[in-house]
Amino acid sequence: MFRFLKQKFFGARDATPPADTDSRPEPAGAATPAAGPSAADAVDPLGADRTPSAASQPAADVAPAPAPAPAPAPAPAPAAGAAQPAAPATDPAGPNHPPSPSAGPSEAKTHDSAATRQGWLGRLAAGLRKTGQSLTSVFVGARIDDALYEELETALLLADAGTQATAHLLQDLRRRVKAERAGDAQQVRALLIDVLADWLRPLQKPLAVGAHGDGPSVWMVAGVNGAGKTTTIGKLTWHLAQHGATVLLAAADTFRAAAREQLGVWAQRNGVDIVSQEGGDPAAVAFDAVSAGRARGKDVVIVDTAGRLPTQLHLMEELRKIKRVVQKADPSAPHEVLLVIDGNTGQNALAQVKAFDAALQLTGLIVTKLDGTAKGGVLAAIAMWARENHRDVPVYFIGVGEKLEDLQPFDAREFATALLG
Ligand SMILES: Nc1nc2c(ncn2[C@@H]2O[C@H](COP(=O)(O)OP(=O)(O)OP(=O)(O)O)[C@@H](O)[C@H]2O)c(=O)[nH]1
Repeated sequence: MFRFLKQKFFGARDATPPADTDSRPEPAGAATPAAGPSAADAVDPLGADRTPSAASQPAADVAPAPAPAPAPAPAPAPAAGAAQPAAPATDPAGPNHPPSPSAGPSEAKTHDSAATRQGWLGRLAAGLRKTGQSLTSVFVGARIDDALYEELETALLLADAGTQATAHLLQDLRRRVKAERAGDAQQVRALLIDVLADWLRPLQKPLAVGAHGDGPSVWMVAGVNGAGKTTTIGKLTWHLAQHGATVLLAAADTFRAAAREQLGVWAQRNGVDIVSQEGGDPAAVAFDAVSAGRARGKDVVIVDTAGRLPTQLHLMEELRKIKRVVQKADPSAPHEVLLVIDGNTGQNALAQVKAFDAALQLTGLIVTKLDGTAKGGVLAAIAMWARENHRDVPVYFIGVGEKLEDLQPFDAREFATALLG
């Protein structure tokens, strides 16, 4: 799931824990969030170690807050104006969000078990069914002839794989069919799984934690409105906590109270710190969060930003500013600039990748809502774009539902098999 490179993760456990293990130590905060945050991960009372006035300064380029005290206040009594919400009754992912991040220790322990993994593959296949159906139906009772390839071409284009990627995929498929002397349509289908898996493999990469010295890994998360940014951050936080990593969240959407509250709920449920500020400069919040993350020795700082369209130029400039200011707090940060895209939007998602990459130089993608869409082929189009433009922008995670376990690392072969298997 993640690639852990910090010294603290070595020894007792493998630096890169295998996905299918339940032998890892119990995470400090995540297993018992209902019992309240641990001292080390106490929910930030927002203001206990930062100065709101400093944070809210409309700084031209940087809003340096006083260095946060290394230890968080033991009793997080919410300060006036603090954005830390009291545990609200609503689920951060909406009323239909079945699992609770307050899942108990037993659920945490078994999360990555083989059975759970198997469950994920089932959900992946179910989630991708709409995209897969039109592709697999081509093979039913078909003969291996030009008509088959033409139908496949149509199905791939309808799945938003894009013209260039479709051409590459079919060319490779024809070559393999010939080389393997495939005799029936089901063999061709199996070969298409290989072709697609190979095509998508450059997008597959684990998300690293602790690759940059002693400070936290700083991840900045961007995307259009409603793509699933905050929910994804909540799920990532939960997964990180399951692996024993400490997290600090930054609610850099300073304008929408609901967005801050939503992130606050995830922070509270996962027992992690959050830096939040009503109004003011999002870049200042990000600066404070990175500073606090360093001072408190966190493993990961995740900066949630407000949704925006690439055509809203002033908001895109705001994102660039957040990135610049984060760099002032830690010259090596942000270590990841992640774009969350809604898989439902097909080719539009590709357009978002291009626009956000031009503005921010993305380092990775998270593709949500691949469930219930017929446009999951867009990953092939993204692979084409990355290849053509020599951009190393992996798809770190994909989401096929609203449950916590519906967000999982992208695996090219798993994806191709789920789609066409
Ligand atoms: N079906 C499905 N829904 C998802 C998935 N990921 C997120 N969602 C839902 O998408 C909706 C929007 O998610 P948010 O996390 O609020 O999106 P956001 O990008 O933070 O939104 P803004 O803050 O408005 O920009 C929520 O209802 C999520 O539960 C997914 O993989 N599948």
